[in-house]
Amino acid sequence: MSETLTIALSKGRILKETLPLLEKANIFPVEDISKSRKLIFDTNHSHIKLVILRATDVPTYVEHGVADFGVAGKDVLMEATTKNLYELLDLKIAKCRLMTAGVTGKELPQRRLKVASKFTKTAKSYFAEQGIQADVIKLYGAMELAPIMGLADLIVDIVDTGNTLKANGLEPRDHIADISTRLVVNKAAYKTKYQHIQPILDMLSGAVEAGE
Ligand SMILES: Nc1ncnc2c1ncn2[C@@H]1O[C@H](COP(=O)(O)OP(=O)(O)OP(=O)(O)O)[C@@H](O)[C@H]1O
Ligand SMILES: O=P(O)(O)OC[C@H]1O[C@H](OP(=O)(O)OP(=O)(O)O)[C@H](O)[C@@H]1O
Repeated sequence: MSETLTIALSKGRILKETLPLLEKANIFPVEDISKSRKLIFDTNHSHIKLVILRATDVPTYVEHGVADFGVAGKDVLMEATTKNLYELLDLKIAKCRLMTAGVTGKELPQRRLKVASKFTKTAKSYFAEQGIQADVIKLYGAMELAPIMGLADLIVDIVDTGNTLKANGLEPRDHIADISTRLVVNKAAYKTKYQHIQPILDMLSGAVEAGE
């Protein structure tokens, strides 16, 4: 098999959970990713390469076809404006929820709401769907601070155990979406490299099922 296939992986929490899944699918990087400053890795399959990216960049690399596959959280995919992707498989890792949250016990004001989030596109469409007037403020991290400091009435953020919210005097309010990590593929590559893509998809589906 000569055609190279590149899989773009999200670094951080998702990477830690993706590598064991790839191993179950018999795909191993030839060196220890956690001990290397490199961003591109060969694997035990000469035609499969892994690239390690900031999660938000994964859809871009796949959309442009420089990576054939991408592994990214549903939160990141919902927020991306990229097209030309098929979401092929739920990898069922890094599970969490996207929720609104506010100061514990504090009622919302009777005016247009201020909402802070890293997920501005998703937040805007959620409040629009609910028919709630809201201005959405873009933040890049530490969203829990926004309601405490009076920057926003609500945040839209990832919740898993709820510990981060609790530790900051916040409570979860409305559920927006269940989040897990997904495998996406470039639409054109799916057609032109189907024969090479399908076996990888089968290996990964098997690994996901084995983990259930
Ligand atoms: N507490 C959590 N439990 C489970 N999954 C989570 C949790 N927090 C985030 N995730 C999932 O993991 C993804 C990446 O999380 P991680 O914390 O590694 O990156 P980040 O620090 O948010 O990313 P970046 O630094 O690129 O902004 C999220 O997009 C989401 O899909
Ligand atoms: O409900 P919990 O179990 O507390 O998890 C939720 C927290 O997890 C994530 O942060 P993470 O630990 O990845 O830190 P970061 O976003 O600052 O990188 C997310 O941004 C929340 O703050």
